[in-house]
Order: sequence, then C-alpha cells, then structure tokens
Amino acid sequence: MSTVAESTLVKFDNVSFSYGNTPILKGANLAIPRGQVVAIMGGSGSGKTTLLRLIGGEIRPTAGTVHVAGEVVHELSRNALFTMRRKMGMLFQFGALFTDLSVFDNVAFQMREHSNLPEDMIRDLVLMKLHAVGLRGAHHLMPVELSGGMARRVALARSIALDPMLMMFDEPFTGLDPISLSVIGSLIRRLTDALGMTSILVTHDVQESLQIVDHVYFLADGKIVAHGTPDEVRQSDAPFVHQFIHGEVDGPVPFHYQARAYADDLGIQSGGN
Ligand SMILES: Nc1ncnc2c1ncn2[C@@H]1O[C@H](COP(=O)(O)OP(=O)(O)OP(=O)(O)O)[C@@H](O)[C@H]1O
Repeated sequence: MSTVAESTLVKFDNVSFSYGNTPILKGANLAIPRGQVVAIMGGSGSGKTTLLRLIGGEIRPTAGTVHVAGEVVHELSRNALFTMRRKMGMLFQFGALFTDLSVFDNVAFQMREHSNLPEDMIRDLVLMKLHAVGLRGAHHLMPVELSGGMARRVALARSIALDPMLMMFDEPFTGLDPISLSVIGSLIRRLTDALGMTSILVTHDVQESLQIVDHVYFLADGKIVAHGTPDEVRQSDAPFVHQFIHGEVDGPVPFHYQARAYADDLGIQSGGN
C-alpha cells in the first residue's frame, strides 16, 4: 500500500546520492503536488540535474526513497520502469531535434515508436501538438530552417507527444532571446494546465520562472534548504533565498570556489607571526 498522498506526484524521503565518493544529495526531502509547475533552484553543481535523473530512475539513491505516482522508482522492475518513463517527458537544454527529420516527423517519432496508432491518427495528433506550440504551419520545415526559439518549441511539442503526466525541463530558457524565453515560459505553464501535467523546472532564470511557477525549491548542501510560492520567496529574508532572487554575487553561495589561503598559493607567509 502506498503511503504517498494521492495529490503528491513526486516525493523524496531522505534521499542521498553520491557520484563515487562525492556526496551530492544528503538526505533531501521534497514533495511535489500534482498539477503544479515547480522550479528547483540552486548553485551550479548543487545537484539539480541529479535530482531529475533520480526521478527518471536513471540513477538510484544510495539511501532514502524517490516516489513517483505512488511507486518507489528504484524498486520498479525494468519493464515497469520503462512504462513509468513513457509517462515522463523531458526537455533538456541541448535536447536537439533529429536533423534529418522534418518538424512533423520529429514530433511523430515517439508516437510511431511507442504506440500502434494508425498514421492518420498520428497525423492529427502531431498537428494538434504543433498547434499547441504555435507551429502547425511549420510542420514541413527541416530543423536547419528553424530559429533557436522555434526549435525549442518543436522540442517541447515532441516531449509532450505521448501526453506525459510529468514533464521535466532542464534549463529550458538557456540561449533564448527574451521574447522566445517568455514564449517558452508561458507555454510550459499553459500546457501543464491544459494537459493536466505536473512540471518540474531546473533553471537559473529566476525572473522568468517566478512568473510561471506555483512553488520554488532551493537546493544547497545536498538538501532542500528553503521553499515557497513566488510571493513568499520574493519577500524572504533568508540569506540564501535573498542571494538567489536578487542575483547577489556573494553570500551563502560563495563567489570563490573553496581554496587554501591566498598567501599559501602566492608562496608568502600569512599575517600574524
Ligand atoms: N556522471 C557524473 N559523474 C561524476 N560526477 C558527476 C556526474 N554528473 C554530475 N556530476 C557532478 O555532480 C555535481 C552535481 O551535478 P548536477 O549536474 O546535478 O548539478 P546542477 O545543480 O544541475 O549543476 P548546473 O546548474 O551547473 O547544471 C557536480 O559537481 C557535477 O560535477
């Protein structure tokens, strides 16, 4: 019997994870309700992508449990994990399109691979997904003919081809001009609502994500150290949250990578004696 509430889609219970001897997550706790768009923020290398990979079952926690839709991901059989993954869509920053396939065939690809739908139905579904991202008229183009923003929208249409329950976005805004960036942001929000999905966004783009998310989680030192609604985080006095939201160079997330004393590197004696 599942102990995870019906309304919770993703839950981390005391999850730890290490790459070799390097601990990345150290007892992280997190609960993401169904239907929400949430952002995970944290310093570079804090483990945000690792968190997504744990949800997708690509890697296993060294301690604790990751629940998705009431199932413990790392206890699933190979087949069950495969089925679960088909309910997850992923859009990564460098999630390139197949360059030798048209826009239409890029979006149709997964439907053809993973369903027995007849071609006329695939055609209608592909055009519907492309319409949702505003690119039905571009179905015949090749990826090389698209702008960066259009390519990202096609990748988005492709990632929702199989109507996922959960979408994971890793840096979806990187490299986009301001207009394309807000188009992608509002599409993430609108598609999540219209398709009844849940979306997790890993991003450094604070201002854009605060416009579209329901909740923000801050990851630091292997744990979720703070979370709240956009209004709560904007008003937060917590130093870590403040540094992030206001883009301050130094703070709890240090500017300098940990180093020995400067004097030692320069080969001079440090002061005092
Ligand atoms: N396959 C791997 N093997 C060993 N170390 C890894 C591997 N993948 C990531 N790491 C390390 O684990 C840490 C966390 O990586 P992760 O990609 O989860 O961070 P992140 O928060 O997404 O970072 P960024 O914002 O810079 O993308 C980093 O220090 C990274 O160098």
